[in-house]
Amino acid sequence: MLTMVSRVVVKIGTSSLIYPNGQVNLQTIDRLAYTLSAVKNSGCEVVLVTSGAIGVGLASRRMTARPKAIAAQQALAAIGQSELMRLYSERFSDYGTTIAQLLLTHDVFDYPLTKQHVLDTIQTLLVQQVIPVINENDSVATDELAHRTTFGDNDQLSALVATQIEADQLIVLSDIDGLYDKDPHQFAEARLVPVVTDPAALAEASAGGTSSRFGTGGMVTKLRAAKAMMKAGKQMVLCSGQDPRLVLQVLAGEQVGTRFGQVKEETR
Ligand SMILES: Nc1ncnc2c1ncn2[C@@H]1O[C@H](COP(=O)(O)OP(=O)(O)O)[C@@H](O)[C@H]1O
Ligand SMILES: N[C@@H](CCC(=O)OP(=O)(O)O)C(=O)O
Repeated sequence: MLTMVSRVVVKIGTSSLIYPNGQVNLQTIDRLAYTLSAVKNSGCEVVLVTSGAIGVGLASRRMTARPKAIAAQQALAAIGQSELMRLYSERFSDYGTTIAQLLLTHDVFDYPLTKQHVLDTIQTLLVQQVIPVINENDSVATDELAHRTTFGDNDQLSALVATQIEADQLIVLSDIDGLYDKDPHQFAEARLVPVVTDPAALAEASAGGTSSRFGTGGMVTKLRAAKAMMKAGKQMVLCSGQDPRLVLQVLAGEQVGTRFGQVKEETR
């Protein structure tokens, strides 16, 4: 694989990991493990931000609907997170890759000491060629806490991580293959936007919430993530998570999904 990207953050959403029938998509997890291991072996540092704790929790409790109560969702996340990591550990080890779990809240980066600890941990793992696997710490991250944490938004968490560790690129794998000029699940005439270079062009008005059964943020949180990356002078690519091997094409510089940000000369 030929890539000029030396450090990449890949974020995968619940709807790519869980089938609409509520079962875990093992093929996606396997292909993600293969792809990220291949990227790591090629010399590019990789961090995975994964959703799916609640989705896997629902599957393992054989529940079909997400409960409304925050505490019930947090309990499911606690059940699902360890199962999710078990699935990842198994698959990644098939490709000779060690992974490590970090559960974070947004406010960790607000405090210099906690921020430094997290950055040091990630840096040490990357030097050891271990792939950090990050999710929001769902059992503590709720709107009800006094500080700036939110429940259930890994799109912005992935951008925060990517900017803090100075990754060159953030790749967001979603149930949609890119940004459209309007929600394609509501408007048949919606058209894919291949490139966005101007953050001011990212009007949230055209971006709707999620239409998938298990996704949470929809396009609004993805656009906020894209803005954060562009503001930091970095790129974000939004593309389909149906087959995570697409990441190899993104890193090879092929036009896939929607690219947010300027193309750097050396990544062409
Ligand atoms: N302008 C838009 N372009 C693309 N998708 C949009 C847009 N507005 C709303 N959406 C919705 O956002 C969804 C993706 O968000 P979400 O369901 O949270 O996915 P994920 O679980 O992958 O994070 C799409 O399936 C689509 O229905
Ligand atoms: N942290 C939560 C999901 C948060 C989230 O942002 O979900 P998604 O919109 O599917 O990326 C979980 O693991 O279930």
